[in-house]
Amino acid sequence: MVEQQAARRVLIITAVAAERDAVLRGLQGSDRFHVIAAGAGTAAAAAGTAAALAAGSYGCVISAGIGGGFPGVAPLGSLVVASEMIAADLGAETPEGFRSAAELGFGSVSVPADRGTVQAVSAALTAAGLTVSTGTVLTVSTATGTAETAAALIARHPGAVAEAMEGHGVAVAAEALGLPVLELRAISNPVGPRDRAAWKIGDAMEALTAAAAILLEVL
Ligand SMILES: O=C(O)c1cccc(C(=O)CC[C@H]2O[C@@H](n3cnc4c(=O)[nH]cnc43)[C@H](O)[C@@H]2O)c1
Repeated sequence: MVEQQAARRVLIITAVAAERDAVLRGLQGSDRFHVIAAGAGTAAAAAGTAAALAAGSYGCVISAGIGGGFPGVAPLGSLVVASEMIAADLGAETPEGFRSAAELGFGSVSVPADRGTVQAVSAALTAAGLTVSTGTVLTVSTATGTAETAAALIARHPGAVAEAMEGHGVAVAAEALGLPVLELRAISNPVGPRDRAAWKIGDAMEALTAAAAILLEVL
């Protein structure tokens, strides 16, 4: 019975408090969900996830927050559910161009999301009338700020729909314990030339709240 309850508990990791609060608004006080703002970047995300998993029992882990959407794939205000989380800038520059840590023989840079949960969450979000894309979400240490970098990323990862800064870190920590992991992003800005004034953070936060309300029903 205790194990059954633990299996239904969901850990959600965001970067900043505003994202955590947007998720909490959608969850309407449910005590099955534990939402933590662990900080920006993969190190903070992985450490925060590992600490939470050491302190409690969960059946599923989600990296959630706002993110950049690749133009033509994930529009502003829409949602993205990752099929895999890739550490897109973990590697080395070489005279022949960027080589990933995997290509250099240092292990995988990708963690797959739990396929069944991705399908169930994507279907439920779509059924609720929300705009959803499913595909690879890239984890980067430096947010893309030029068209050249965006083009290079999409050339290396043709299935990419969005980028953010934490998903791979959360996923590595969850994978270490064999737990299913997801990444959910609400799109605040396009991946490309930086124009901070044009970011639609309010719209993205509203989409994140709407998505969290659906998680409550589907997980
Ligand atoms: O300025 C604000 O009001 C504000 C409110 C909430 C969140 C923020 C953030 O800057 C969150 C940082 C978080 O956002 C992700 N993110 C969003 N867009 C991108 C992107 O184009 N490339 C990479 N990361 C992006 C990322 O996960 C950051 O941790 C500001």
